[in-house]
Amino acid sequence: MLGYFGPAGTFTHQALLSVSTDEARPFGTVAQALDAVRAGEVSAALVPIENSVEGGVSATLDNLAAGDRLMIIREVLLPVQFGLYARPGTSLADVRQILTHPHAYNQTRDWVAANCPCAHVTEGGSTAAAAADVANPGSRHDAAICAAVAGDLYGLESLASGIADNEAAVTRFVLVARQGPPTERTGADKTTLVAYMREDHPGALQEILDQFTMRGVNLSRIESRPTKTTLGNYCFSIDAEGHLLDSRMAEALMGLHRVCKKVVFLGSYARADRVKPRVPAGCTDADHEAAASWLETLRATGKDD
Ligand SMILES: O=C(O)C(=O)C[C@]1(C(=O)O)C=C[C@@H](O)C=C1
Repeated sequence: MLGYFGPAGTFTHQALLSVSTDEARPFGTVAQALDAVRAGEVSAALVPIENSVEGGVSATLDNLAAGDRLMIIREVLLPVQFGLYARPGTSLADVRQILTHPHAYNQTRDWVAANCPCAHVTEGGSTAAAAADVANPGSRHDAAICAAVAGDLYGLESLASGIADNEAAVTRFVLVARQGPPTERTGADKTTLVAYMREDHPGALQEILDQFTMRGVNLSRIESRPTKTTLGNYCFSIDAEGHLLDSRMAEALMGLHRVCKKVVFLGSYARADRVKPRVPAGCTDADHEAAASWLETLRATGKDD
């Protein structure tokens, strides 16, 4: 059975339903969903990892980097639309206390400031947990910022729809399983990893970036995250275009292994948008094979042609 960051009605749940209609188990936090995978309670879990407006989802990035090793096997993209939902009978003017997920609030701040200037916003849980809380007549919250699906599911009424400050927002979710051989290479893949510097020194990040640049590997996300050891100590969470089975990616990873203290491999998996990377001349698998056979001949015969 699959798990997901729940409860029912989260964006994560909708993303899961877009790829699987099998029965799935909700977990109240990202950490609980990922721990259930580690414990073997579910075969894999879907969690949010990145939003086009808010950037990386720290709860997911940090758990994957530091917790017992797991592997991303698939990604799912979902456009996210928010509405303001309240118990039936509530009007917009009544709304004083709003509950939602921090990422959801960060994507609707301008609308809230313009339309509910007197409301206090509490951040926590998930958008669907906020809707479930508001549905309870004893709740101290008047309204939730959530998806229409969650508003309907928990019997709330829409006070406003389409309230996102950026209408084109998309969230990226990843399906995470226990460690195993990498998923099949499709030619339009992504690899996620975390690189820990050997020690802090000028150009340390440049050395990490060079491993990708030299091999013609494009990055689609890089962010520094605290290692949570001492102040000022960071690691780099990276999404790179390509698969572990691509020669250029394999060489970049070997290069990272040489210059880094630790490289955490979090999976190579098919891109949800199926966009193939543009591989520069000299960086294809065929180029690598030709170079390897040239070297073999050179070593065996001393001939360089
Ligand atoms: O709370 C939810 O519904 C989630 O699935 C989490 C989450 C997130 O972590 O970014 C997903 C999409 C939205 O951007 C807001 C919240």
